[in-house]
Amino acid sequence: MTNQNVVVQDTQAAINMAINVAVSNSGIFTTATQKPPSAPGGYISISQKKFLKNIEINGGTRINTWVDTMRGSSPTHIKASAPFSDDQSSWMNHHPSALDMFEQIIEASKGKQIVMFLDYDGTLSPIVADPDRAYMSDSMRKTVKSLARCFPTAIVSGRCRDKVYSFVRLAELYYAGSHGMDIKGPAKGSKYKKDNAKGVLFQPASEFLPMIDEVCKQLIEKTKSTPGAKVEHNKFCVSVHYRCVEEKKWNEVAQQVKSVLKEYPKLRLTHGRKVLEIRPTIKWDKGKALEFLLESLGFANCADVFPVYIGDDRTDEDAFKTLRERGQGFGILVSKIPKDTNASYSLQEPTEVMNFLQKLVEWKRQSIRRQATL
Ligand SMILES: O=P(O)(O)OC[C@H]1O[C@H](O[C@H]2O[C@H](CO)[C@@H](O)[C@H](O)[C@H]2O)[C@H](O)[C@@H](O)[C@@H]1O
Repeated sequence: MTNQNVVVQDTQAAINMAINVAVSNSGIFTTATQKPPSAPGGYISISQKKFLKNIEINGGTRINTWVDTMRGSSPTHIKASAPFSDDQSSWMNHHPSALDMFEQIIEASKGKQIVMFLDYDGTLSPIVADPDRAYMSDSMRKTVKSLARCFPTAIVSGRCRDKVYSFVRLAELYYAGSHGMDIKGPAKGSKYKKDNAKGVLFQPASEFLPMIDEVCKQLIEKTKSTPGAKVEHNKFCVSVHYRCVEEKKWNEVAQQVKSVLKEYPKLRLTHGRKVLEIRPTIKWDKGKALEFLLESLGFANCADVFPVYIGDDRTDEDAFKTLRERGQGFGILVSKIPKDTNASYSLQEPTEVMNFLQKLVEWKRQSIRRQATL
């Protein structure tokens, strides 16, 4: 990122932060999203409050309620016409580009087994208006395939596992769908798994299936009068998309979701990129899924493992936080703008993610060649 005028194409990072602040002010919804704790090791995080003080959306509208926040986001582009503020430059200093820091990252992983965790939407595929058409490019698929030959690799997504598999179509990967509540290993077993046991399957929220089905039907019914609203059944959770809803109707969507959720105290709401996500209140998230996957790969109590998690969403913060708490590996946030995060590094968009993954593959291939000539 250079110190010049930028056009922020998707402002959801800012919006998510604003929503989290505004939700607690408005009392409309309760949210399970918490501010990450102060991170160890010289990590500096810009507080949401401080960041919001400095951000101006649509020419300076101060955000007071979460619906204002939704409205305050331009459905198209938001221009940040001023040069980077001190906070923005400081953010880049503390979350530098993973591409620029590639050598340092490799140095830190020396002698350890790298394990890759990849979010899907906004990380492997660009954000698009229709969630059913969020395809990943062939070149990204090829890159992820090569990556999985070099390192154990898992896709961790808010989507239903079958759906994310239908986009990625690589049988050799681990998949954790429904925000980690539906985990499955490669059908043929994994070459990385120490005992190579087949058929890892873990579904900690299975008792919620009937409730989720019921809520999903109600949400479809409630929101059908709102043009553009879309309900997506993600098996153990439900997404209510408002990306294609006129801003003046976002409050309507909020009220519809609220009216359904109030009857279900065992479900909670979290916020994604122009999406309201309803999920069970169980203590399970992408961070827990990461730990579960490390354990099933045989790295539970290993000091010589180096997990790398790449994601763009608030829900990915649980995994970034887990890595900080374990003091192993690191998180990479995919974002064009500063965001309160527990990730250590940043990448701006899926094409940069692909470049980073390609560099990792190339480095691994070279180190194998070097070892072979010794
Ligand atoms: O954990 P992820 O893999 O990032 O999934 C999170 C949600 O991603 C999808 O929605 C987002 O991407 C859509 C396609 O680009 C976009 O239209 C939507 O506005 C975004 O919120 C997915 O549809 C959701 O179900 C996932 O929960």
